[in-house]
Amino acid sequence: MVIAKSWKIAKLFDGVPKDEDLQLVEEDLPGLKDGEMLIEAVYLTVDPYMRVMLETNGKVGDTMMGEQISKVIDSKNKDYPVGTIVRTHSGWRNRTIVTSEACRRMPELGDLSLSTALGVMGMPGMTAFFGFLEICKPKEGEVVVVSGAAGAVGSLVGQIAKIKGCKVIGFAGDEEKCKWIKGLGFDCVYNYKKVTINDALKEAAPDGVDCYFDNVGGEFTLSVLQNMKTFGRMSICGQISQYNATDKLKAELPFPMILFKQLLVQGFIVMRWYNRWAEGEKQMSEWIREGKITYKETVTEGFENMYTAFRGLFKGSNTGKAIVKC
Ligand SMILES: NC(=O)C1=CN([C@@H]2O[C@H](COP(=O)(O)OP(=O)(O)OC[C@H]3O[C@@H](n4cnc5c(N)ncnc54)[C@H](OP(=O)(O)O)[C@@H]3O)[C@@H](O)[C@H]2O)C=CC1
Ligand SMILES: CCCCCCC/C=C/C=O
Repeated sequence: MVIAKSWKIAKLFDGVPKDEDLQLVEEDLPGLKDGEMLIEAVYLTVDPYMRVMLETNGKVGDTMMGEQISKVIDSKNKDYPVGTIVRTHSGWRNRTIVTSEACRRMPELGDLSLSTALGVMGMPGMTAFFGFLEICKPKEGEVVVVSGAAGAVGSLVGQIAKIKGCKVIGFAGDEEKCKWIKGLGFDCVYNYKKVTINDALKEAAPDGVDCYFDNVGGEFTLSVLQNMKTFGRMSICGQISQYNATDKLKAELPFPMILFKQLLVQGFIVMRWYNRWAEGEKQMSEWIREGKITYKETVTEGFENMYTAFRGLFKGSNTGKAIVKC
């Protein structure tokens, strides 16, 4: 018998995730059938979307959702011998029995760590690449604002905007994070907890903002909206400031502003470009090799610490991509 651990929903999230909402449980796995493999997680990811999706689609007893990079440790599938590395959506589990249908294509990582398939070379990297370029369509010399700018997605968006010749203004939640993104080439950086967003934008973008990549939503985004230029583009990627809010933001609908400034405001889910991910992976890996894109990971050791790493996303504990190493 093989013992597997998993994180299960004990209580649906309501507000900030609490100790009692998830439970770490153990189960015995049966023997393998023909075509099956036993995989063991090497790296797992914690992402803000897990908070939202489980609130809408989850139920008590479900395993927390999510991707992992795993190693085949036993196999009855000749195409996946022991030692093969796979990427699956097995959720928060350390060991899982899967078939080949569960395995998603791995990106070409070269000498990059396997963990990057969950970060810069994975879903967050593709979010930055497609979500920024396809929606904002930045032009050289334009002014780009990024919120959540020291996170997995935001830190990459700012660097892509620099590659495209833009002036980049980034907002992050502490001085260390601001120092890091300044070092990445962001032109102006602000600790959003210490400034008035409107004042910061009047200083850094006196003529207005062409492109806004929104990771946080809420009051922050309403302030940026006030500072958009005519024909500005807003890529609505995430709304993390609202995910745990029990008292959701109530504001006047900003449609008159959107109308008279002729703004494009578009939300997206990165999977809509899934058939083009190979293109994004190729470009990101070239930029990394050329030294134009730098990435950071905040790695939490131990499967039993997954929930701590997840809750850290909402407290700003991570710089760059939050990863859990088993
Ligand atoms: N549309 C899509 O397809 C996708 C959307 N997303 C979204 O993109 C955003 C960024 O994701 P990702 O880069 O993975 O996460 P991050 O790596 O940016 O981690 C979350 C960060 O958000 C910041 N944060 C937390 N709470 C708040 C708050 N109340 N107000 C402002 N900032 C806050 C913290 O940084 P700080 O210290 O700066 O506050 C924290 O470190 C998220 O909103 C996510 O939901 C992600 C992937 C795909
Ligand atoms: C590979 C996992 C796909 C998850 C899609 C994430 C969409 C995120 C929305 C907001 O955070």
